[in-house]
Amino acid sequence: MMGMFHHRNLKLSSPKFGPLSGSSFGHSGARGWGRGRVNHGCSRGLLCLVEKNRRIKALGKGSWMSEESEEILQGTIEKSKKVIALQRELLQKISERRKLLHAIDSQINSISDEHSNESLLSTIENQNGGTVSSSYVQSSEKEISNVSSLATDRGFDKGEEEDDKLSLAEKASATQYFDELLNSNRYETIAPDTLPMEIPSGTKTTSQIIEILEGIDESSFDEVADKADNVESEGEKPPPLAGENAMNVILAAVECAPWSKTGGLGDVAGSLPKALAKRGHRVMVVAPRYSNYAEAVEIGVRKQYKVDGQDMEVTYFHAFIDGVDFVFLDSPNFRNLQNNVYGGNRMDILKRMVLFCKAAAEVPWHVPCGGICYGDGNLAFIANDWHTALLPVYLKAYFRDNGLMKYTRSILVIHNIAHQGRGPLDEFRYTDLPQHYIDLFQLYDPVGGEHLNILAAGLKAADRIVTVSHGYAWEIKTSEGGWGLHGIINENDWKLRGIVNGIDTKDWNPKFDVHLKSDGYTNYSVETLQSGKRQCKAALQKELGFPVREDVPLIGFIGRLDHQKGIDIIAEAIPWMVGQDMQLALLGTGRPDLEDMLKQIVSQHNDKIKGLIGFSVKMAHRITAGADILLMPSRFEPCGLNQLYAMNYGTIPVVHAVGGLRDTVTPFNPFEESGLGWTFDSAEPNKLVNALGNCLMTFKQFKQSWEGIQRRGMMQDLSWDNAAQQYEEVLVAAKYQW
Ligand SMILES: Nc1ncnc2c1ncn2[C@@H]1O[C@H](COP(=O)(O)OP(=O)(O)O[C@H]2O[C@H](CO)[C@@H](O)[C@H](O)[C@H]2O)[C@@H](O)[C@H]1O
Repeated sequence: MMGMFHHRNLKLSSPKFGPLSGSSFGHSGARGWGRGRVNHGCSRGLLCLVEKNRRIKALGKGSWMSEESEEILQGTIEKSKKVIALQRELLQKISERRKLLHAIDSQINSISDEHSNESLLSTIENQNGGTVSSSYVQSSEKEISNVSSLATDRGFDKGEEEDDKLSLAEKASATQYFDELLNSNRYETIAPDTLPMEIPSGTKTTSQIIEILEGIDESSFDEVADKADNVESEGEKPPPLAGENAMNVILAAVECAPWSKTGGLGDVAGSLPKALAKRGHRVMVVAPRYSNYAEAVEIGVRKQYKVDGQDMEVTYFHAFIDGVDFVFLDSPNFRNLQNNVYGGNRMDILKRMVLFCKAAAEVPWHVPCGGICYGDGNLAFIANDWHTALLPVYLKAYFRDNGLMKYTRSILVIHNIAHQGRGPLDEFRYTDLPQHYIDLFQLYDPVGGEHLNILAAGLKAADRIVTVSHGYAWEIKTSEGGWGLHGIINENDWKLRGIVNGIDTKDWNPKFDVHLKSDGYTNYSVETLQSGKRQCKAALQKELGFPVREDVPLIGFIGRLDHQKGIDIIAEAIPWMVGQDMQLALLGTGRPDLEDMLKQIVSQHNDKIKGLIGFSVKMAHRITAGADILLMPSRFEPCGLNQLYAMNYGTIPVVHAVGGLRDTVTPFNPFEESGLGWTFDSAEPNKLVNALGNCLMTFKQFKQSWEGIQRRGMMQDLSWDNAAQQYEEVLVAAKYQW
């Protein structure tokens, strides 16, 4: 194990340089809309255009229409599209604010439940000058201070008079946001004074404009706003609020679902921030922009960073979704890597990471979100894996060492310590750091010899380290699990914490899963588990070309095809498996030799085994829903998300008890009717066979026990709320650490 220092799609321990990337860095270009100037020659700006358009429409698009009118119409439509985008963003913000108010309300309600409705209401009403019930203040001072500090932070306050201020503040901030966008050079032809300044009436006015131009009526916008509310109303209880612990948080990652994803890192970057935002933190995700993302709008800021002596320009795109600012960094270095995030040779990758980390470190100063930059006070970065491990180092070397960003903290999350960004020492020069910083990077071990280790430097420079389960936090301190970094991990044990990942309960929820809405699949919940799962299983069997049989156990595997995930262990167990009455569906992509192995297995046992080589989010969801059992014989697994998804879908995991798999899958105990799946204690085919054998027997002979395991799995709270609270504790610990 120690000999294999793999990196995602590259081995930095190898002295050989890989082939040149071959990526053309083709310029995908900025969005076309909003760039062309329309010379409408009218001081009334957009309304004038609307008026013209209305006239044109009224007369019909006859042959009388001049080229100029055509051009104006086109320009108008382009403008209106921008307004729609802005409108959507505003509605989203309004809806988020509403949710936050709702959360504050529920917190107030829960306090009042404990301390009698009357006393709390009078307490809150009296905060504008009346007498405060002293008994209440004494008994629940903390809760009140939490609620009020958050309310103030967000521009909300209590009392009727203050409510007025709130809406003014809200309106002002929305107006400012609108102004900010409209005044940027992308909107130079729209006069700001023609745009809505008040949220409710503004919504109407703009809706009317849009209605004329696009045939979209106002209800569509209400729909957008309601949609976000619905998610909450469909049974999701808002988590407790961070209150006085609310911080500005910037999570930097090189993949972020749904825009870019090769594995679990993408899932975490796409969902943890939303859970932190739900608690009241101001949260941004920074990720590279690998292709055009429909939701993200260019904000018009340009910055240059030196990479290997060359100036590289970075532009910024922004989207506000589910309470989170998603900021995508655009540069020729990142373009066209949508399906090859870790593609290119070692130098290409290193340069990309240097550029990304340099730019990400300055995002809080350069990128106004909702009109206001995050700033560097009360701020913490969350970096992820070796790709962003330079971020804590840059924060220290460029800023903190020079008396800047003194109140900014960094947390480095280890999703997989096997990937470290190793290379020859002379590559240090690409990092653009003062020479004495080489000490952080320099590492010797018997396998890699003297080398440059980016993850090692990040671990030393970060204020806190998190890894994605308790089990893995222990394992990385051992020589077997630390992949050469166990010494550094042990030295920094005081700042290490294990936090088990959560899951996105919107995307990975059998009740709402969009991939189960067609082709014979169906959404289901714990109440409709048996019928729903039966239908999904039949649909999956049909889609994969298996005989449609309810009584045969359908086993799934989803994962990267590499040493970690143990697909070769499954391969060794195949002779036994095909002797059973079972069906096996394998989905994965990765190492070419393992892909070939998978193809061979499938061709030999096509009646019982189907294999899908490639990356398909849809099929990952469908296998998770349609299979009875999910197999995860991972040699090591920092957390593992697939077993969590499986349990949420009533699919029973059979896993090697390691890392996060051991933390999350408690073994089935038939005497107590407890547990969530089957585990085996070492990554060997005979152990897998033993555990899977017991599982298959239970499936066939003990239906009640089976259903019990399914239900227990589905009824767990696997959401990010728990994890977000623990991340918050780490953020706060970092904040007060000097
Ligand atoms: N071929 C395919 N097609 C479609 N989807 C596919 C796929 N192969 C994998 N996936 C998806 O990618 C994700 C994989 O997540 P994991 O947590 O299992 O693994 P990964 O090893 O990438 O992540 C690392 O980081 C995460 C996050 O911290 C840790 O849980 C984990 O232990 C650690 O190794 C899942 O959403 C899965 O459905």
